[in-house]
Formats: sequence, structure tokens, C-alpha cells
Amino acid sequence: MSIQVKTSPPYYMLEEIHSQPEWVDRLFQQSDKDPVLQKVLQKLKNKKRIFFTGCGTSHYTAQAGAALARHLLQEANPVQSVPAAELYHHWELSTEDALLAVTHAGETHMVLELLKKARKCGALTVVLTGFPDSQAARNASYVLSTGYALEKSWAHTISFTLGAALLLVVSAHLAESRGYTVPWETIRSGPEQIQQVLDQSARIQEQAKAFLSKEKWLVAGTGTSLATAHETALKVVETSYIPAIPLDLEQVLHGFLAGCDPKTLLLVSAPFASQQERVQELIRAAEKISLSLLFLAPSGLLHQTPRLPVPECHPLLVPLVHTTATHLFVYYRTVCKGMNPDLIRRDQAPYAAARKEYR
Ligand SMILES: O=P(O)(O)OC[C@H]1O[C@](O)(CO)[C@@H](O)[C@@H]1O
Repeated sequence: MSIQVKTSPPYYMLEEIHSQPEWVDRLFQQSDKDPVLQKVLQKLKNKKRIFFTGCGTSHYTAQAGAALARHLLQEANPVQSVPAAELYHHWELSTEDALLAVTHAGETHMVLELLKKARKCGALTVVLTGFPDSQAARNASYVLSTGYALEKSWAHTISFTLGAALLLVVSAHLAESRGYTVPWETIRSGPEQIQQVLDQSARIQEQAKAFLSKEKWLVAGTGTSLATAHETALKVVETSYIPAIPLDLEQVLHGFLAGCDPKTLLLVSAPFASQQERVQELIRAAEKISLSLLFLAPSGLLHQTPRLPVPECHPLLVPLVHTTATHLFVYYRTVCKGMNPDLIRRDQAPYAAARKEYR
């Protein structure tokens, strides 16, 4: 489908971020009665290893999914996320493995190659996609649809969130089938919590304006927010064309401060009580080098430090809720700079030509 380019705000990226609560809700309702999901869960029961995989944003979706599975399944967790090309080139697969490949459009070269390899090795192949008629879907044993067969902006946002929501459902069922208690009510409050972030759009826009002069970003996350850090860094690179490094919270303190100066923004999603002491140390260290910090934290926390407004949320909802806040922050940062976030530079001849050089 070809979609007309927007030449002024609001761009498609914003429209798609705002439509998330509705589509996540729809996905939760549909997955409840999806017979394919039941079959997949049945097949997953006997698998020793389950790989969540993908490329680009979809790899970060897989990373979010694996962190959620780890949280839900604890010591019984068979899930790990590995980028598609790494799995393809460097891993042996067998009949004891299952591959859940996230690919929004379902045409990504490396994912297609990996699916072929996995099928040859006898691994179970499942594709999670917005396009159930895509090549990837045709190359898999099972297809789970995110329900969203659009992505009008090249800066993918809603497909990250829907993919993560779908992997959350898969992981929650997996955990239940292995005897763990799943907080379904909390999970189902996801759309409402995303909406709470969207209701803070004006404030997030103000924050974006306040940090416009920051020309390089570090983005830190931990546990279920680590994928948020990776996805946020990718999104700001794609839309604002500035360097951004994603890191786990601890790693920031091991060398990366040397590269920071007053032009750097360190955006941190670390909502877990066990790490608050480390967060305080980071805040003190940042002050010494005039490094600007912005935390994703509920009101009442971190009074002195600027924060992006997010509600208090369960670790299982962090990838959906915090990433919505950072997606909005990135959107406004880019638009306030007078740029169009939808195009990821594919409107510029050298970048369009570069894209033609690889499948
Ligand atoms: O999700 P797909 O369709 O496999 O596409 C791969 C990735 O490439 C990008 O479009 C650009 O890196 C991502 O946003 C996307 O997830």
C-alpha cells in the first residue's frame, strides 16, 4: 500500500503512537480466542529452547518479549532473544528448538533466510507479523497476527508495541502452562496505562523542547526496560539523525561517562526498587560532569531530577508504557527541530540509494 507523504505535523508517527491503546486492546481480545495461538502453545511445550528474533525494531520487540518471558517464567525460562542474522550464521538449530520471528512487514531478508534454515533443521517456526500473507508468514509453520496491517511512518512505533504485547501474551500463557501465576488483570490494564502516557503528551512535548540542544544521547534501561533503551536509541537515530547509544544501566558507569559532555542527554528507564541506590549514584556522578539526565519515573519519585511522566507500572508493562513515552519524546524532539520523522531519510537521494544496496 502506498501512503501519501505528510509534509507538516502531525505526522503519521504521532497518529500511530496515539492509536496504540485501541490496537493493543484489540490484540488482547483477539488473542484470547485465537486457535493458532493455542496450537503454538501446545507445540512450545516440548521445546527445550525458544528463540524470539527479528531485525531492527522487530529485534528490540523480540528483546522486550524475552525479558518479559524471563520475568514470568523465572528459573524455568526457555526463552532467549537473538538477532536473526546471529541465529542464522552462528547457531545450530534442531527439532528441540522453536523460533518466534517478529517481522512487521514479513519481507525482511535475514528473517526469511533464518526461517528457511530453521525449517531445514526441523525447528518449529512461528512468525509474528502485521501481514499474514507476507513471504515470512508463508515460510512459517504458524502465523500469529498483530492485527495491524499498516505502518504509515517508516519510524515504526505501534508495531513495536503490538509485537511486544503479543509476546507478552505468548509468554504469559507459557508461564501459566508451567504452573506460574500470571497477573492477567495487570496485563489487561496495558492499554489504559499507555493512554495515561498519551494524556501527558503536552508535558512530554515541553520536555522535548527543553532538551533540543542535546546532540548525542545515551539511553539506559534494565530488566524489562532494556529493550526500551535499544528501541529509543534506534528511533532517535532514524528520525533525528543524531548518535544515540543504548546501554544497560550499569554499563553507563563503566567508561561511557568519558564520552559525555554538556551536549549529551542521558535518558534512563530504571523503575526497579532494587536499583535505586545505583540510580542515586548515577545522578551524583552526572552532576559532576554537567551531564543532563532525564528519567522515566512516576510522580513522587526523583523530585530534583527531570522526568518523563509515566505511571507507576508493573515490570510486565514497562516495555509498552515506557516505550510509548520515549517514542513520544523522540517524535516531539524531531518535529521541534523542523524535521519529518516518518521518512527515516528515505526522501534523501544518497540514503534512498544506500537502501537499494541491501536486501
Ligand atoms: O519488522 P520488519 O518488517 O521485519 O522490518 C525490519 C525493521 O526494519 C526497520 O524498518 C528499520 O530498521 C525497523 O523499524 C523494522 O522493524
